[in-house]
Amino acid sequence: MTTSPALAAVSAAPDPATRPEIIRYENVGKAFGALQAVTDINLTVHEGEFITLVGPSGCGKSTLLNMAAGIFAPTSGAVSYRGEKVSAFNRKVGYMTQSDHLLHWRTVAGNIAVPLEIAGLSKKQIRDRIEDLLDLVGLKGFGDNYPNELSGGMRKRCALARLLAYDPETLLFDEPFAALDAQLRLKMQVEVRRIATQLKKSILFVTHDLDEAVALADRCAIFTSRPGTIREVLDIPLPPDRDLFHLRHNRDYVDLTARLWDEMAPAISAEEH
Ligand SMILES: Nc1ncnc2c1ncn2[C@@H]1O[C@H](COP(=O)(O)OP(=O)(O)OP(=O)(O)O)[C@@H](O)[C@H]1O
Repeated sequence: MTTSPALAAVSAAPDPATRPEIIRYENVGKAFGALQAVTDINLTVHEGEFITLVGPSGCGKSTLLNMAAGIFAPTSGAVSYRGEKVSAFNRKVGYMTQSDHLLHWRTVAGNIAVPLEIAGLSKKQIRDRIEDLLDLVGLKGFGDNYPNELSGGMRKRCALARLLAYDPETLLFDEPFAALDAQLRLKMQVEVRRIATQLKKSILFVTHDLDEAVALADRCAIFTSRPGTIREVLDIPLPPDRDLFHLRHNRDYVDLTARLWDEMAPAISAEEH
């Protein structure tokens, strides 16, 4: 019997749950004054795992990322990183949001250099690292351009290169591609999965796009509305080397997105806007 390449890839992929833990949320709650943002969150991210977070607006998805980054602490429960309580500004994680925050007075290379300069690398080390990063994100030859000379997708690639510059082992993405058109978004999704797999990053990725949530993930955590808690974690048994351009023909993908839409429909229709 011959095994299809896709099935071979699935069976060859080690079960993420057997890999070491990176981030653990244990009975986590976070209140901002009288407002209970999240409650009773339990979730473990393993090495090399790609987890997407979906849920109604304001249910606390970004709050979860912020606690992993050490931007603020939980008000109950515990957030740990490789077994240690997350302290202020967790330097093991890199954070990318919808806004790319590129410095308009610096070139692409100059923007990517920022974390490397802060880390105190020599000029030669910085130059070499920038060349590697430009290559990695598909921006070779654009190092001397300024952000206002770049397309939306190129700006995202530049922000991604800067994010990867100091080699954080975990990447936190908060709706990074929400403002891109559908085709560009697909291209960036392909890049993120390729880079995550190539560099073996662990990823927490917040999105409102349910198709994206399935296409990218190994697991998808579904939140309730505020105070947000994780209602269900959906396993996404698509191959690690999945072809995002052709997922629409994949039966598992179609079934999983339909299921996610069904799960989310009541919460989405109840939203005020
Ligand atoms: N620093 C803060 N100070 C006060 N309230 C906050 C703070 N951060 C978040 N909140 C509140 O906590 C709740 C959860 O916010 P959060 O941004 O985590 O939700 P979200 O699920 O990411 O929302 P969205 O999908 O709309 O981006 C919201 O009501 C928000 O107003």
